[in-house]
Amino acid sequence: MVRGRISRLSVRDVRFPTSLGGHGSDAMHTDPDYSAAYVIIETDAEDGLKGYGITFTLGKGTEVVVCAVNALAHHVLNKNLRDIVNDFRGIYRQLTSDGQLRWIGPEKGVVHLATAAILNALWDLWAKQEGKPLWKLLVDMDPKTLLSCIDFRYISDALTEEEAYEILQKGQAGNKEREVQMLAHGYPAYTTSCAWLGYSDNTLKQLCSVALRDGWTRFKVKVGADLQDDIRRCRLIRDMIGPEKTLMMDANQRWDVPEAVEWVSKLAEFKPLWIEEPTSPDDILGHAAISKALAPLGIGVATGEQCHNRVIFKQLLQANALQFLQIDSCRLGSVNENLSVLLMAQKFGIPVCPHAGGVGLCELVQHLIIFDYISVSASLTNSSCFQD
Ligand SMILES: C[C@H](O)[C@@H](O)CC(=O)C(=O)O
Ligand SMILES: [Mg+2]
Repeated sequence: MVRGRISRLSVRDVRFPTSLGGHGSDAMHTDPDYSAAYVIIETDAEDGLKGYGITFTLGKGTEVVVCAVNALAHHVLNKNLRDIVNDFRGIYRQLTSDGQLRWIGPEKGVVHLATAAILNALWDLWAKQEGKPLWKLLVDMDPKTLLSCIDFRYISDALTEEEAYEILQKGQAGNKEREVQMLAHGYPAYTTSCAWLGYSDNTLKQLCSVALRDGWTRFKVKVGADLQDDIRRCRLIRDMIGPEKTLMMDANQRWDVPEAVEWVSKLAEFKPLWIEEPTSPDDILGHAAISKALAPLGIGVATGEQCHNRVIFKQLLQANALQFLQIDSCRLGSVNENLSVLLMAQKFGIPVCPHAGGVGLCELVQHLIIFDYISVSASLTNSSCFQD
C-alpha cells in the first residue's frame, strides 16, 4: 500500500577519484572521476522507508546537477506518494515542463539528469513500500498502470499507447517461466573493466586473464584515440579471448562520420560485434550512414548512453541508425522514460543492451533489462547484455 507525504528531499555530491588509476577512461573522457548526484526522499509515514535515487556524473559536473535537483525539488515536496504514483505520467510531465527550467533543457542535459535522480528515488520508494525489488514491481504491474507512467508526447508517431499495450499483452505469454529463469540463472553480462583506455597493456593482460578465469565471455575495449594503439590493444585482447568469445569496441563519440567508417574498417579483422558511440550522440543520420557502411563487415552500431531522451531514440530507430540500443537508467528521465524506449525498441525489433559504465548504473539498469526480458522482449538473442 503506497503511503506518506514527501517531507524531505536531500541531495549529496558523491565523488570517487577513479581518474587516479585511469578507471573508466575512454577516448573522450580521459580523466573521469566517477560521481553521482545522490537523492534521498523521506516521507512522514511511520515505516521510516526512504527512496534513494542517483544520476551518474563525472567530477565537478556533479555540482551543477545537485543545483538542478534542488531547483526541481518543490515539484515533489509535500505531495502524497500515492498521488504521485497514481499519476506518474503527470509528475514526469510536471518536472520536465517546469516553466523556467525547461528552457535550459528541454528534456536533456543537466535538468534531465536531475529529473532522473529525483524520479529514480520515487521509484525506489514505491518499490520499497510494496516490498519488492523494482524489476518485480514492474513485472507485476498491470499493463494499463504501467503505461500510465509513460509520457507518449513526441513518440506517438512511432509508438501509440495502443501498440504499447499490445506489446505488453503479448509479453505476458511465458512471463512466469522467464521470471523463474532469471531468478535461477540471472541475465547475461559483458565486462569493460579490463580495457579502459588509460590502462597499460600489462594491466589489460592481467585483468583480462582474471576475467577469463572468472568465466566472462564478452569483453568491451575502448578505442578511438590512436589507431596504432587500438590495433595493438585489440590484437592483444582478441588473442587472449580467442575467436569464439565476443568483443565490442567503444569510441565514446571521438570521430567524424567518414573517419569512423575508415577507422573501424581497419579494426574489422578483430571481429567486433559492435562499435559503440562512433560519433556525436546527436547525429542520427551520421549513425545511419555508419551503420550502412559497416553492415557488410558484420559490425553493428551501438549507442544510447548519451542519448538525451526518447525522441532521439525514436529517430535512431526510425532511421535504422543503430543495431544495439543502449538505454541508460539516469540519462533518460528515469524508469518512466526508459519504459517508453524499451517498448519502441521492441516495436522496431532492436535488442536492448543497457549502458552501465558508471556509479550505480549496473545496479539500476539490471532492473530495467530484467523487466524487458520478462515482460517485453522475451528474448536474449543478439547479446542483450550489459556491463560489469
Ligand atoms: C566515462 C565512462 O567511463 C564511459 O567511458 C563509460 C562508457 O562509455 C561505457 O561504459 O560504455
Ligand atoms: Mg560507452
